[in-house]
Amino acid sequence: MLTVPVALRRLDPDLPVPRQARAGDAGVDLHAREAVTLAPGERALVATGVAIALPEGYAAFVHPRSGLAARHGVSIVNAPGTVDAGYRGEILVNLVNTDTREPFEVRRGDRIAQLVVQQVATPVFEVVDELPASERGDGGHGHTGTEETVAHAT
Ligand SMILES: O=c1ccn([C@H]2C[C@H](O)[C@@H](COP(=O)(O)OP(=O)(O)OP(=O)(O)O)O2)c(=O)[nH]1
Repeated sequence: MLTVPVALRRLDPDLPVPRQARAGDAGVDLHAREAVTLAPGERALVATGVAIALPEGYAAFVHPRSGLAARHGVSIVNAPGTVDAGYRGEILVNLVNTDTREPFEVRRGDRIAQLVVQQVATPVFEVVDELPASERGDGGHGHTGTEETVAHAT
């Protein structure tokens, strides 16, 4: 198991320290510090009660929970949110209710997002006139199409 020590301040000692729901999960669950009701289509910045200090060379990413997305259409506006190593403020989650009919109730303590800690590289750009050739080249945005998958499946 790959681990990294991360200093964490509990801004609300009644909320649990974020942890994995199951051993081996990539993310640790972030809890809502306050209750909020999201009307259909509404968004809100929800506080999590934790602030962290990541080691240099790391970042943390605030990802949606797929269960909330599948069951309620609740996601994160800026998914994944980026928590920089130098950030010392409270981690906030920009939750959005994409459902067009049902409001979504967040209760204090609910698990609203997951935080994934990753090593990140700092790019050192070397400006060139031509990029090296590759098999894909400049094809993107659905360039390969979808029909091939169906043809192979039959
Ligand atoms: O989902 C998120 C995303 C960001 N942050 C915090 C940590 C991050 O380090 C800081 C700034 O985020 P970002 O760089 O994405 O925001 P920006 O709009 O570029 O603002 P800034 O000019 O402050 O960098 O806000 C969160 O708490 N939650």
